[in-house]
Amino acid sequence: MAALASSIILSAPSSLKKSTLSSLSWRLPLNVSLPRHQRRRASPVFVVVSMDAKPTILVAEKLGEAGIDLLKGFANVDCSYNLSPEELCTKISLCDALIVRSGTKVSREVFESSAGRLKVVGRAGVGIDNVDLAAATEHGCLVVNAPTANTVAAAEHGIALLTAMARNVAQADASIKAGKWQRNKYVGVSLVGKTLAVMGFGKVGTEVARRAKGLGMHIIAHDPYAPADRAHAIGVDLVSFDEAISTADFISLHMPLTPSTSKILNDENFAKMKKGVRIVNVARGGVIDEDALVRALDAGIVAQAALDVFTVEPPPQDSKLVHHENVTVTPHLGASTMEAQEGVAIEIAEAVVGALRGELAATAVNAPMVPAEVLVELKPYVTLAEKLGRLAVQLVAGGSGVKLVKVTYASARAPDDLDTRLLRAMVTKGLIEPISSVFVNLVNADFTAKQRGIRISEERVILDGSPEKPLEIIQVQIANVESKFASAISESGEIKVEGRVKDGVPHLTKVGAFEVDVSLEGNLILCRQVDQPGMIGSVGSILGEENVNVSFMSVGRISPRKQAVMAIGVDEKPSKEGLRRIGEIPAVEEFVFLAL
Ligand SMILES: NC(=O)c1ccc[n+]([C@@H]2O[C@H](COP(=O)([O-])OP(=O)(O)OC[C@H]3O[C@@H](n4cnc5c(N)ncnc54)[C@H](O)[C@@H]3O)[C@@H](O)[C@H]2O)c1
Ligand SMILES: O=C(O)[C@H](O)COP(=O)(O)O
Repeated sequence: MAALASSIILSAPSSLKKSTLSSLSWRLPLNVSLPRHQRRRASPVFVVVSMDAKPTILVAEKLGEAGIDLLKGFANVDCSYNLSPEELCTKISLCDALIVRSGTKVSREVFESSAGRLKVVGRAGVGIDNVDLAAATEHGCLVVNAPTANTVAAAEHGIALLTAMARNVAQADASIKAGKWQRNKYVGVSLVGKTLAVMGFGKVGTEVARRAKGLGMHIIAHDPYAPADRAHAIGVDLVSFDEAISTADFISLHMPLTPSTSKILNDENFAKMKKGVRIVNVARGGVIDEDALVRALDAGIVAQAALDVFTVEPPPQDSKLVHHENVTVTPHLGASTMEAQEGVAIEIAEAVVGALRGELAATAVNAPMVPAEVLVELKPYVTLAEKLGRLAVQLVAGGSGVKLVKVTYASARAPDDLDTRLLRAMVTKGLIEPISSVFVNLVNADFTAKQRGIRISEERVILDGSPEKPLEIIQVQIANVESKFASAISESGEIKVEGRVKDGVPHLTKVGAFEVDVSLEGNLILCRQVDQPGMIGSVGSILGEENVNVSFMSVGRISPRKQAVMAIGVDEKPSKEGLRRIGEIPAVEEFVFLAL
């Protein structure tokens, strides 16, 4: 039997300066099948290995070779292009990850059909409007994109359309190929000195602005979320939506398609524009009401439009917009350069493989980011958070529904220097997984808790002292429940467990009002007894006879010879008979076995 540790009493946080409440959301661990040789590389915090087979990745749209090679080094890769929605739904139940571009609708049906196997959707590009993010999140599926590799290509295409439109390049080309020579018909307009309104001053919008400045244009931009100083730094003024559209000679669209940007250029807003305005769209077709644009073109409000994207792609053969003589079109080519496609393929392949390995994805779309360096620091606290959640919920007596949970973090760090989203997600995982068949990860933790009616609040306690460690204590409390181990109920009536990290190992340091110290590995026996000599020996010898290895043991007591709580870490679960014998030791008042 392992040596018994002596009782260690830790003092509670001595000086509480203030506490602040913060509300939250989350991140990811994955439950994927990894080949045995890859298991060692996977972070134990994030990957729960469930099968021996290599993961399968379905690539549903053409991806650069370098990306495919990268994927093949890790998984079975099924490149099946032009699948019908039904075929996609059939295939998906055999896939751990799916990679698409903008041409595949990843609908709720896809997630439902995957029956929980699909763990990552990789969008080889920026726009994720073709992926049902709510459904992905509800199914615990991480969505990652490749947000940077095609920025320059899209900006260059925007500039190409802008200049081609202003000089009627496409129309003149078609005319000359039709045997005509119409020099007077295709007189263009100059760009220099004209005002360009960049709508959406993100990555592509910024690059378009830079390039258009080089063409001598005056640039204004509208973006409710862009910082003004970033715009000023490149000589661009951020203005209101109305000012942008009403003063511009050219409007270039670079915002995502969201419910608030859908059909943002409509009859009402075309009416506010300068007569003869010219519009470029390399963002998403849906940000323009296309029927309204046809009307504005016919009315001469809009002189010309150059469009790379359409509400429905490909647009209907008889689309009035596409066939309008003042409209230049390309078939969603913004990202289609050799360089961008190679870059996007590598960017998405790395993101998907990383996510399948359980690494945190830097380009996660439906889960918060935790930078790698923060993660390294938080890792033992992440384990602590999950184990405290597991412990707390197993202390709840059957029949009491868990509804109100409070997680308290005591730290000397300032609130904005400690990202607790990951910790909260792991507490949620610990709380829910032992009592359900639901797989909880950072993507769906918030959703799952909400769905089960569990309200999780967070409190920060700011400690005095040096903020070297990210955290001193994590405390989990469950209110309005009965406990199967009455000593776990604190003076204020909640189940309360508290822990801290010591030498990189998570420890349980408090149960109810009792201070203990046991490392959270293996399983745990909590036992309340009358504090008297020989108790450790009595319990220890029963466990020894059962061949149960004790990893850690500590006793916390209120005062000598009164009640004490003994926390015993055990590698194996004692037999029913062994547990019965512990319960029958005369001084033992209550005890509970908890699987961690
Ligand atoms: N045609 C193509 O092949 C192609 C290629 C790349 C990107 N895109 C599209 O271009 C768009 C921009 O891509 P990005 O990489 O620059 O994205 P981004 O996220 O870097 O930038 C989008 C910007 O739009 C802003 N925005 C959000 N709502 C807005 C609103 N209501 N009004 C104004 N601005 C708003 C955001 O604050 C953000 O700054 C996306 O729709 C993307 O899908 C198309
Ligand atoms: O959002 C994007 O990244 C672009 O629209 C590119 O889409 P694509 O990958 O289908 O070319």
